[in-house]
Amino acid sequence: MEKLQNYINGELVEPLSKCYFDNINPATGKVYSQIPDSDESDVENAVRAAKEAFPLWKNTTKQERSRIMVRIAQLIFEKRDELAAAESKDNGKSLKLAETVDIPRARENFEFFASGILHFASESHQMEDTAINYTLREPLGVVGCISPWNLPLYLFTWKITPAIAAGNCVIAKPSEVTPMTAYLLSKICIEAGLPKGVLNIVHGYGHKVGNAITENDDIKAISFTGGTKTGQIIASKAATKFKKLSLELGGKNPNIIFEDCDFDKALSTSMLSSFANQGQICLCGSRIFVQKPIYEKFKKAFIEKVNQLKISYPSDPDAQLGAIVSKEHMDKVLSYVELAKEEGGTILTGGKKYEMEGEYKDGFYLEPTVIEGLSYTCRTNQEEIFGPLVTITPFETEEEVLKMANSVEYGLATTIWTQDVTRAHRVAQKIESGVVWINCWLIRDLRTPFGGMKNSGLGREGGFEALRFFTEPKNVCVNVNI
Ligand SMILES: NC(=O)C1=CN([C@@H]2O[C@H](COP(=O)(O)OP(=O)(O)OC[C@H]3O[C@@H](n4cnc5c(N)ncnc54)[C@H](O)[C@@H]3O)[C@@H](O)[C@H]2O)C=CC1
Ligand SMILES: O=C(O)/C=C/C=C(\O)C(=O)O
Repeated sequence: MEKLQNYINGELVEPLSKCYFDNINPATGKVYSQIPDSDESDVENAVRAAKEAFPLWKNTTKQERSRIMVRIAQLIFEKRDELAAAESKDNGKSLKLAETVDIPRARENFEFFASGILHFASESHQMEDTAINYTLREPLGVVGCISPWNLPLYLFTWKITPAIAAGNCVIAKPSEVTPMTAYLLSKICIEAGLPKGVLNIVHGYGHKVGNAITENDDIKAISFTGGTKTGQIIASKAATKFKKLSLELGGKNPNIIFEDCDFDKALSTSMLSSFANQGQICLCGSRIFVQKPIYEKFKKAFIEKVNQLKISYPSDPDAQLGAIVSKEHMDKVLSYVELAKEEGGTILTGGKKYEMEGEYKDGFYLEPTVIEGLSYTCRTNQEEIFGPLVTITPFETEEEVLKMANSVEYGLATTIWTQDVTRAHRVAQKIESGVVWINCWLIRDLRTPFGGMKNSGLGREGGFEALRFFTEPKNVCVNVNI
């Protein structure tokens, strides 16, 4: 059985403990590879390599850093079929989604920041005829990137690309649930000639490897995407060491549908915002609010469409929903179905494990689920579920829907459906959310600030925000009056 390896100091190496744990294919429930069970000593080796590489990488021209990143992007493109197949197998997502979204975006992340660093400029402030201030931006040194399992290579590369473009050396940890494409990326980095120690990938559990990254004194910043609880642990540990933090955490996003919306567009996009990637995207609109005059019509049409969704094994070209990432996560989502029933909800469709046959009979499949009749304050409507489960709730007025939408601890993404341009902007201003989509969902311009308010995170990723995060500003004040 294939054993994945860490990527440290430019080489593929075993974990020092020589211990591994199982990697499970969620489509079949079967073990198919072995993941390094790395620990603090592997992280220390990686940090040593990164520290050694840093002076050279920092002084490598941005043009050369950019060229190497473009080579990596090109190799991702050339190996896109292998990468997409690996992502789909590791995560359970449909092969089509991996081919059309995950892997193209990983390539784009490299291309985007390879170009972004060439355009990155910093500020200057003139004080009439007294002085000129200019700001230098220098890489931080060694930084940590910790990523989740839902969009594995997509989010892993979203973090490491601005870091290395800005001249930092990186210790990166992919999720132990989906490590495969990060492993394949380490081979690509070797082939592309990325200098040793610039990127180090240490596989293993969060409480071991993630914790060692968070606690290591030589790691100056942490960029993390994942659950809010894990974000809290990281934030509390990093705070005592004054590390810079960028946290992309959970969401409980409202999808607000006003009566004057383009009905067909709102309906078809709501299918995606509810169930894309089996609902395992932090941007999914898991709370659908529909204005009363069109509530029954929307509900009926939505359920009809949900009932037509094809759940299948990930490599089925017609699959619209694949497998849930793990048994543990599937059980978590199912526990929320039970909770919703206890809280008085009616299951309009779904609510059960989806039974497959043959080699897929032990895989982790769930029916897409729609629930109505719940109070907006109940746990089902307040907690992040992160699966193919949405609630649907009627509302009468703009004020009422804003109150319900803003009632959660999260503030990541909102979608607003209306043809009234004034209302769209007014609601966008009043909603507590880092990202607002009007009459669309998940249109991504990588230059825009991306992240959440409230317990959805800290800081913003994307574009120059990310390059600012991974650099230290130093202001220089020049007296021009002598
Ligand atoms: N993108 C998102 O917003 C995501 C949200 N989630 C939410 O979080 C819930 C829990 O899922 P998990 O897989 O447990 O996510 P998680 O937040 O624990 O995992 C994300 C990453 O953090 C690492 N990690 C875990 N504990 C750590 C620690 N103590 N120190 C440093 N790193 C650590 C993990 O190994 C993984 O690489 C999900 O049910 C979902 O609600 C999960 C994944 C992605
Ligand atoms: O950057 C994007 O386009 C999407 C990001 C998604 C997440 O951060 C997530 O699902 O965790």
